[in-house]
Amino acid sequence: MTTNQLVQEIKKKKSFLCIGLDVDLNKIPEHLLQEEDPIFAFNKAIIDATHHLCVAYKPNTAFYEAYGLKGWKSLERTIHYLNKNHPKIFTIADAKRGDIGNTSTMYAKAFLEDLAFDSVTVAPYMGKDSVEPFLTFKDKHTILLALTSNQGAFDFQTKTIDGKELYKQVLEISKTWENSKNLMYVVGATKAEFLADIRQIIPESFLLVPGVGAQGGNLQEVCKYGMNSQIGLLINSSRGIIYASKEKDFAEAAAIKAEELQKQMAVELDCHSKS
Ligand SMILES: O=c1ccn([C@@H]2O[C@H](COP(=O)(O)O)[C@@H](O)[C@H]2O)c(=O)[nH]1
Repeated sequence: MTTNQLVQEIKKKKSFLCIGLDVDLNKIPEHLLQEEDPIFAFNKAIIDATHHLCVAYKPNTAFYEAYGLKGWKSLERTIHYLNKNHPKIFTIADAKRGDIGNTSTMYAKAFLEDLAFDSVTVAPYMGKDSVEPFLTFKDKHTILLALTSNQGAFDFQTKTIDGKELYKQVLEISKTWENSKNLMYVVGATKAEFLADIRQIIPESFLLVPGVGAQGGNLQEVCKYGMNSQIGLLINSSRGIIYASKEKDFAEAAAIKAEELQKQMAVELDCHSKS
């Protein structure tokens, strides 16, 4: 999917919501555990109930890898279901990969070719040659961790090295890499006060912003400092949506939570178009 197509979908749906599909078998309704593939059954019900309210889905691969081969099969079924039934929805494999170039090429093939996600999250720590293999795929996107939502982001990412914070160096240096037009960046919603500085460095890029909902990030603050002329934001909520209920009504309850966020986003988009 191209960035332009993503922007069109955001405008059409009045939403820049990304729903995180982080399926934990201990948290899903008990009746689903009788299904042959409980994870896929859960995801399918959530997708069927929420696809009109969001523009992206983000399975975090840890929640699938934790269940071995069965989990990987559930991930494969989920992405196939999305690509077949909702090809205009942007898909993110939140896998946080990155290794020496030769190995990164294989990670990129796994997520962007074999599973056919639109994008994959990548850690920048190993540098240019570990990220560039992901950037070679046409109309696919590499979402680089810039400033993450967790407390540990202050351990390294905000430390000043050679007169500049590390996360700013990640943003600046990554812009010089080959095919950098295929880059997006992760910035935590809990770090909204950093967004004005971030937008000085990468005014045009899309940001994946996790941390609204369970982690307490504020949607309005993120929009105030992070929105650009092409919207430029995908705001993710996982637990706050998919675990709204553990009963038979779980999918409807998820849709209600998703709609609450979508309505706030519609207001932000409306204000933005008038400004
Ligand atoms: O900085 C980051 C990067 C990734 N994540 C991931 O996003 C979701 C957030 O889930 P919630 O349940 O809405 O808190 C999850 O998959 C994280 O691993 C992040 O939170 N922060």
